[in-house]
Amino acid sequence: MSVGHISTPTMAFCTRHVVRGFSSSALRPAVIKHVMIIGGGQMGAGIAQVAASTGHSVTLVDTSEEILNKSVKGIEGSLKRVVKKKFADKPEAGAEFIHKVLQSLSTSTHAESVIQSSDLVVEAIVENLKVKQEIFGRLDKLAPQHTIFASNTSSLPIADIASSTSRLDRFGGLHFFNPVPMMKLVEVIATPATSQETFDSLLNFSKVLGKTPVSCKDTPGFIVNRLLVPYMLEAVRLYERGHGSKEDIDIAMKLGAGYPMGPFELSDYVGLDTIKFIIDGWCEKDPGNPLFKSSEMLNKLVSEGKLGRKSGEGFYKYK
Ligand SMILES: CCCCCCCCCCCCC[C@H](O)CC(=O)SCCNC(=O)CCNC(=O)[C@H](O)C(C)(C)COP(=O)(O)OP(=O)(O)OC[C@H]1O[C@@H](n2cnc3c(N)ncnc32)[C@H](O)[C@@H]1OP(=O)(O)O
Ligand SMILES: NC(=O)c1ccc[n+]([C@@H]2O[C@H](COP(=O)([O-])OP(=O)(O)OC[C@H]3O[C@@H](n4cnc5c(N)ncnc54)[C@H](O)[C@@H]3O)[C@@H](O)[C@H]2O)c1
Repeated sequence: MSVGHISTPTMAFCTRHVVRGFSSSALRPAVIKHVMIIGGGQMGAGIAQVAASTGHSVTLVDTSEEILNKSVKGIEGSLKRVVKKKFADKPEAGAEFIHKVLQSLSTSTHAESVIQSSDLVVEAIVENLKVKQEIFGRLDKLAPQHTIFASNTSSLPIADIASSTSRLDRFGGLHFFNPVPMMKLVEVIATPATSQETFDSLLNFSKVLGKTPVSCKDTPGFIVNRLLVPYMLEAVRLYERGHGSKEDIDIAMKLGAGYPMGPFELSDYVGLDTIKFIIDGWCEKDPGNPLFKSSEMLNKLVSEGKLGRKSGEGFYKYK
């Protein structure tokens, strides 16, 4: 399906004299123009929006047209909010901006037919190692030499995901924050095998998106989640012990610590299914660590299909 016009794919750089995807004459980072985003959920749609808004040609991939239609509707809604501020006094320029962004965005349910023209693949699908490995392993066989692969995983080791491919030097992490159009940070993650050129390309790409990148090692939780997850888990344990209501804990952290959302509001915003994937994964890797012990309350909500804002109910109700 095409949302807008798909421009003719141009290679980011000449394939002649290419060593590991980089020009041998000068080992410089690749220019990223054509981006494939896999996963049209909260994160993938946000990344696609920001990439299309900053001069990239973007294809958003998901498993069904229905999901992709919903993603595009969400992007249109978010663009309207952005334009309301950015073009407050120039509504026509705002409408033109939205039109141009949507022209740069296409959707597809078939990643294989898009990969040939992709300089960068950003994966933002379900937080499951096997599923991520399967998709990257399949695309690796079809992708051009120069194509860089990146995962937006919250909690999985980038090296484990990359191990399903033969391009360990052209594989890194790009960890965006939710909501992507508003959050300025991107964690750029290098594994021991990520080449300097790949890392520089990912740093540069993040800057072109208007974000502030920070460099991270491929360690559990990178920087933000290594600090955020224990805080959030401690909040749910405090609540489970009956030492504070979720409402009071949220108010306390907003008014006492200056956070824009309390831990329960933020959990509902992130998605309780994603959070459960994160905790279960860490618990499996480090079963003796009390820090990552699973939460009965969280497990119950997920088993009832209460996944937070996206399902209409989580810790709170949204209907
Ligand atoms: C307790 C349970 C325990 C369980 C254990 C948990 C462990 C695991 C947790 C780890 C999860 C990791 C997830 C991931 O890897 C990392 C993350 O992404 S963490 C999440 C980071 N994000 C945040 O912390 C968000 C914090 N919230 C905010 O910054 C703000 O609340 C908000 C989202 C920007 C919204 O602001 P509000 O003021 O609340 O609401 P408004 O609706 O008024 O919006 C303000 C302003 O922003 C514009 N806006 C908001 N969203 C969008 C959007 N999507 N697109 C475009 N514009 C948007 C809006 O228009 C407003 O503009 P204005 O009117 O002010 O001009
Ligand atoms: N939610 C957050 O706050 C947040 C923040 C940063 C990073 N992340 C990470 O980003 C990733 C996505 O999270 P999300 O919140 O956007 O999830 P989500 O559930 O909103 O979206 C995931 C999307 O991936 C699609 N998908 C699943 N398998 C697929 C496949 N094989 N091919 C194509 N599409 C597929 C699903 O249909 C869905 O639309 C996860 O790895 C998560 O850990 C999430």
